[in-house]
Amino acid sequence: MTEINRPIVIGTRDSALALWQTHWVLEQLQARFPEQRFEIKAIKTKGDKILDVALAKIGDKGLFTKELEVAMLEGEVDMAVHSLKDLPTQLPEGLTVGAMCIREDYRDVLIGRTARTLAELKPGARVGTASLRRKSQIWKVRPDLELLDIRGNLQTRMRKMEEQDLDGIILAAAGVLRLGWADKITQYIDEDVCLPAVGQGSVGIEIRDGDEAIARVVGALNHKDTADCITAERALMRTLEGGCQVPIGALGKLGEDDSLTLHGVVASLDGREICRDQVTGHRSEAADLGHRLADILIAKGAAEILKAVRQESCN
Ligand SMILES: NCc1[nH]cc(CCC(=O)O)c1CC(=O)O
Repeated sequence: MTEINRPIVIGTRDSALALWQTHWVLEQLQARFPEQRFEIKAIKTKGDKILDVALAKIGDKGLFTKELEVAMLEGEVDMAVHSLKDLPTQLPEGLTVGAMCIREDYRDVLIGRTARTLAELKPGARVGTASLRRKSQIWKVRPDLELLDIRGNLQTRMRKMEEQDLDGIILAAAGVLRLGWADKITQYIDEDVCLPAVGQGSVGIEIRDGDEAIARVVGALNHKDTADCITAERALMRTLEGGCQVPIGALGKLGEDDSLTLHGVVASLDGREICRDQVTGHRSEAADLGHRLADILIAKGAAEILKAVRQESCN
């Protein structure tokens, strides 16, 4: 079946991970629409060009998505493939999420050089990680570790680990597995220790709002279980952020009788305070669960953390 009488253009960043994910999307779409022609167009984004500044300092909101979004609004590409966790909760006017694809392993992993697990790292070991979310949660179990900012795409981070002689780095399992580096992983970090980023492990496809033909094609890749969980996670994030960057971890998990449990954590900017809780409800009220958990976290102490975050990073 040919859906559209021209090639559909799939937009992507040009990092190895983005290209892997985009080729995966292309294969999945081609299998469902064998007669339709698809093309890939790779675009360099600001996030790919700035490699040396700690992400927390420049703020990563939209850093990896903006150029692609402009290309979509100008009709140069028909969709943009992202790691869903890099896609802001508030999209520019005229754009929407067309699919949340089936989730890969959502956990963070340790790639250890001098030890295999967090517990086995020597006192004061130096470990690379790019996110406050990871730092604050890891400090909770290993306050002695020296957690260093390490930026760049996955290849760059692996190289920096060697160059800077770090004891290990923490990355998302999904990216490492997609690049075929499963054998480098020395520990899958349990979600009880470290909640992942909102949307971690899922590929999100952004499309033009109101482009019905593209929405039908892309919608074929939406994975309902993944989408319900991540809808709850994104609602939590959107409520807590109020438009600025906050270190948040979240994980939605489906249970019996269509229940959905949403776990969430908010961390202070110095990473030394965290606030964590969970709510359970019916999966059909995923967004509402996100709002409820936000209220609970705020009542538990997240309000103080958020106030400080807004003073420092939101303007
Ligand atoms: N922030 C960069 C980024 N965006 C998506 C992934 C991995 C894939 C995923 O989490 O879905 C990564 C690398 C990492 O955090 O280790």
